Amino acid sequence: MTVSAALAQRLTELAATPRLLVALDFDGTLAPEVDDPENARALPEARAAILRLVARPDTRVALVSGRAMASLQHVAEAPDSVLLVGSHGVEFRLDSPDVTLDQSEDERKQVGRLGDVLEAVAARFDQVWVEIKPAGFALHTRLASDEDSRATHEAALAETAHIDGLTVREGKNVIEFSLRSATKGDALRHLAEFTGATAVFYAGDDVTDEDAFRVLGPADLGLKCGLGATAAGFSVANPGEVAGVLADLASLREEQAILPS
Ligand SMILES: O=P(O)(O)OC[C@H]1O[C@H](O[C@H]2O[C@H](CO)[C@@H](O)[C@H](O)[C@H]2O)[C@H](O)[C@@H](O)[C@@H]1O
Repeated sequence: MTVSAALAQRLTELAATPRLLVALDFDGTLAPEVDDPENARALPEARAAILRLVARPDTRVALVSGRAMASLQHVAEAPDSVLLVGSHGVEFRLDSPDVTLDQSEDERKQVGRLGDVLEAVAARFDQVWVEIKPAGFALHTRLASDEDSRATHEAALAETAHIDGLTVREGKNVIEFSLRSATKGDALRHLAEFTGATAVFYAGDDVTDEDAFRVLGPADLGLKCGLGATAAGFSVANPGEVAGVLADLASLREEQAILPS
């Protein structure tokens, strides 16, 4: 794939960093959008590039998703060496099969009550359904009419307005309600510290990915997938182009092994 000269230059610099972290959003970035979230899969080209990157020394790959960890593990089909972050930074799988999520009995009860409210909202509209996450819920409206989608958002916001400490995130054909306020930016900071990364590549397509772009430093590279204002330094049009950039980055990282030191 041909990328701009500026992006090619930054990829070359990034590939030369001692310890590289490649952190990637899943839906809409690696995987094209589909109607049933459980059917989403990364493009084969993106998957191939990820496998080449994880095979390099001092190179870590992480998936940073809004999905619940169980769902991310199912659709990502990633090797164990890939670090996983689910629920927008609430759940982590870091070099251990254990998924970290400290949850009190009180929070579990609150989550249950929130679910009851959102299930009641969803039941009022056609083609609106609730996805369950450990600390919250996503109300999906992808197949609903524009009118029902708007009404769903309004009703869900009104019915949950009395609940303290709720974080609301709007995404693509989805509105999410969580009892945790962690962001992908928090998650990316944690991943950078965990891996000891000297530079970070982050790619994402949605509003929640902007939190991650905003914590990147001068040595890092942010890649927005799709149109729209962004804090990322570079943009490409679609997941196919993201896969192309990842393949370029993998090639440049592989070349590092044969360069004289
Ligand atoms: O942070 P991400 O990995 O991008 O996850 C964001 C949400 O992705 C999923 O929903 C979105 O993708 C679905 C599959 O393409 C699509 O049907 C839906 O309309 C999109 O909103 C997932 O279901 C959510 O839980 C994630 O938060």
